[in-house]
Amino acid sequence: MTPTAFNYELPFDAPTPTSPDLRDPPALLSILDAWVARGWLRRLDRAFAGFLYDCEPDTDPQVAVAAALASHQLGHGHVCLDLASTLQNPDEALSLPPEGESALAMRLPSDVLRGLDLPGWQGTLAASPLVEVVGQEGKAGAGSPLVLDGQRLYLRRYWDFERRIADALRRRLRQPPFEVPDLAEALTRLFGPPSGGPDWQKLACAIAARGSIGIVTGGPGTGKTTTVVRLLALLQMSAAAQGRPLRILLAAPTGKAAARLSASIGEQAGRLPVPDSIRATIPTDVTTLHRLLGSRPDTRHFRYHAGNPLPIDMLVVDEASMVDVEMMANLVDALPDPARLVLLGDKDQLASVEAGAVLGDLCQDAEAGRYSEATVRWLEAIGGASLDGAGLQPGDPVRHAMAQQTVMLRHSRRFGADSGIGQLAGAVNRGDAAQARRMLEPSAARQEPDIHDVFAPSGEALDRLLLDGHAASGGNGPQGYARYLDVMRRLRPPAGTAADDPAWEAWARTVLAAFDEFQLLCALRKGDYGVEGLNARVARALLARGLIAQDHGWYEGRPVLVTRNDYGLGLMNGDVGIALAVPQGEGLALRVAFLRSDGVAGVRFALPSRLSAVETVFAMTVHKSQGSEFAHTALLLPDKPSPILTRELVYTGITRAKTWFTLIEPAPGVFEEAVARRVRRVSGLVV
Ligand SMILES: Nc1ncnc2c1ncn2[C@@H]1O[C@H](COP(=O)(O)OP(=O)(O)OP(=O)(O)O)[C@@H](O)[C@H]1O
Repeated sequence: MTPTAFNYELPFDAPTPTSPDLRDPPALLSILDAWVARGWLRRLDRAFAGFLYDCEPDTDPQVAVAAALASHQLGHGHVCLDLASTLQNPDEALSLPPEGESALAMRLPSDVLRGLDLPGWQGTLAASPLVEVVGQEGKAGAGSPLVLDGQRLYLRRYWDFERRIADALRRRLRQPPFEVPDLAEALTRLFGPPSGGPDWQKLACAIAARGSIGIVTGGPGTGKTTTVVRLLALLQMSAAAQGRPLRILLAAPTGKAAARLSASIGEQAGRLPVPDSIRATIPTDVTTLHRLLGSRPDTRHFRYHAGNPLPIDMLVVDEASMVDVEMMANLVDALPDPARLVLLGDKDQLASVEAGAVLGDLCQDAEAGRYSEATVRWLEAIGGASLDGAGLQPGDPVRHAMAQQTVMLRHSRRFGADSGIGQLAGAVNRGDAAQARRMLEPSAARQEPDIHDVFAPSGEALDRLLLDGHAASGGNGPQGYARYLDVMRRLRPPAGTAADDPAWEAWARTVLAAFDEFQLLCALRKGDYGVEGLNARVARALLARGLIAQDHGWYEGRPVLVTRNDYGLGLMNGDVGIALAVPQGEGLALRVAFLRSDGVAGVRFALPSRLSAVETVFAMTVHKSQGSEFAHTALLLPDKPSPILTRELVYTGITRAKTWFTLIEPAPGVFEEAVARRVRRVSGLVV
């Protein structure tokens, strides 16, 4: 971030909140204003501190600073402010640029908080009528805007979200297990007889069948969907025997993820060794979480909630790592207590765009297992295989309550042992940058490499890569963006094809599918290596090659990403569409084709002028790509390290690739730094 022009600077010896002259609210607020002007703090955070002064003019500046920083943490995905780590590294609580500005004559949090210790800060917060202290009976402050829980300071709403999730999940964990008659036999029918070591898919299915909460986590292609399809079959067989099939709903956070799960479940259900009557009761329609809960325009409230729960017996949520703390709280509220909840997702992926890392928090023991003796005995009996030698750590049914209902799938079926993508993703996930680097080097052993590393490409070479991929001309290797435009041109229905001819929809589908053959991912939004610069670059290169008619505004072939839910048009944040010329009246007109994401197969055509929140999507941030997969995925790193660039981001980028992955490295060392940096989102969610 470059410093913005700024004409208000405090003298370096400006007062600190502990000094008496900062007891005057304007003095502290002007420091916050200075941080806002630098882009270190959001306006919203400053406004929150101002609001507290409006409520309580005598507010201690230590409380006001803490409130502004707690609000600011939400923008970084943290659910709360950890006071102790803020005191250790006060300046990290702001969005400071990576280097440089701290030497300027500016008051930083480190100056403002100087001399303060944790008990002192907690004490001041606890004394404020604006702060409720968890566990302190009789203190005024119920309903107050801030909540102090030990050393974590929350904005009330977020404390409330965490508490609602924890309470609901604890309630679920306390419920007596469901009785599934002949469970072991049914599992054997669906997964085959025991064959030596533990079959984690079978065990995941068993655990999810017995409890009213089950979590199945695993990397890409480890069989999460396969497991859940068999779970649905198992439960429906048992329900059919009792004469009433279960009402099951499937949901995912984005339309794209919903469409992918729907296709995968449909395909897998077709292969299940069950009678057709059971197959017919397995749902394949997958809705988005917003639709499931019944979002209403312009409000955060949903149609379904604790007072009007969803009329279902079971809910399966895929890509649960993308679900933020607010959505998860709404989800668990809307689920009736007797219904089962199954969460599927990859705990190692980037967390949700909004605050929270709910799946990561719930899966903190998944790697180690942490099964109690009773759980181990049950799993061994039901799975017919010993868990000795599985490398698990012992657990306690109370301290590791959620672990008893969690299974981590450990073997990727999509990426075999010799898959470069699988091994690269594994090395990155372990933080082993040296091994990851070895994987990126060309190897004679890999005849048809599935990973490529492009180092410091010239402008021309980069353009060629983005347009043509690594495919030999006309070949079927890893593609670039020229491919879908070629499909668009070649397969266009002939002139004169009637507007209502299904050929137009079929063509739009094919072009949309061809677009998924390649996606350029990046970490940043701004600059040459961010979404904005790269979008402009690709459009320029396509225009120069004559593949599009213009590189700005609306043109045929422009791919767009929806950035806000539009219920009127039935489009969800994350949906991708392509502008295509289709018949309108006597001629052709541009309409943007989207695959429907509401469980109905088909294409929806939207008028470009109706799309108020879309952006070109030749380049996409890794964050936005969660829940999607592309045959060839290229991840372009920036030329300098950035705090945004983390191990989770690189892992998520790599695992978007279905068949080929290309890493584009403009500068040395950035990849290694990214792999070394972990995201740790601050939260207090413990179940
Ligand atoms: N037990 C199994 N035996 C044989 N093939 C399997 C088994 N489990 C999964 N597969 C195959 O492995 C592939 C990946 O499985 P699946 O789609 O269930 O994984 P996933 O974890 O849901 O993947 P994603 O990361 O895409 O969500 C599929 O082709 C599936 O058919």
